[in-house]
Amino acid sequence: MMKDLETVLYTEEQILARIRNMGEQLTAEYRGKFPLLVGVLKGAVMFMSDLVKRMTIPLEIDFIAISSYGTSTRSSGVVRILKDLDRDVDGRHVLIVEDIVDTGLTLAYLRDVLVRRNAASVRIAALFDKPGRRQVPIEPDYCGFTVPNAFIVGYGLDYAERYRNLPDVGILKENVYRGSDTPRT
Ligand SMILES: O=P(O)(O)OC[C@H]1O[C@H](OP(=O)(O)OP(=O)(O)O)[C@H](O)[C@@H]1O
Ligand code: HPA
Ligand SMILES: [Mg+2]
Repeated sequence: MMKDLETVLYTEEQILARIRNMGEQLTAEYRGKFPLLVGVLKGAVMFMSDLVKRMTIPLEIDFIAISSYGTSTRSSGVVRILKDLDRDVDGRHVLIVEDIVDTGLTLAYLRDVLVRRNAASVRIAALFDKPGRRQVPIEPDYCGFTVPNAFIVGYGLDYAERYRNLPDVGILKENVYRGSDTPRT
């Protein structure tokens, strides 16, 4: 798998070190609030798993799956819930846990849903932020790393469902997807 990477952007060690910092910060911010952490399937699974282990306060976790449709419909902002939360968010301090903010469409939609369900607060923790591709104005409240305008894989991030299990994160070589659909453009 590593041979399919153009460059490694962040090693597993660098990612885990950053997540440890984020966990400490979030522990301080959410102390006494019994937050509900909402992971967005499937990409956020690794981040969620490592982040909650670095938060030393009582909390709950839940997961939601959101459809991305094709690229053309996606740019129109059409998204929908495939698997909903198990927990009621009414009155809860919700922290959305995402692997990456790209166009921002997924998060803009999810944040609206949670606000409409009467969450006491809704904030976003994203491991990666790719501000160069934003289509709607939305920023993560807590961000691990800002990444360039390139397609990245590893540590939960996939191309055609592959590479999620790569421990490092890097830019995918163009020849891997040449001939098929350019990912997410
Ligand atoms: O900001 P956006 O342009 O909306 O893109 C970000 C979203 O896209 C990816 O999910 P994807 O739909 O590929 O599902 P996955 O997590 O199962 O890979 C990623 O995990 C984010 O959830
Ligand atoms: O760069 C990316 N890589 C993988 N999945 C993604 N979803 C949005 N952007 C990306
Ligand atoms: Mg994906």
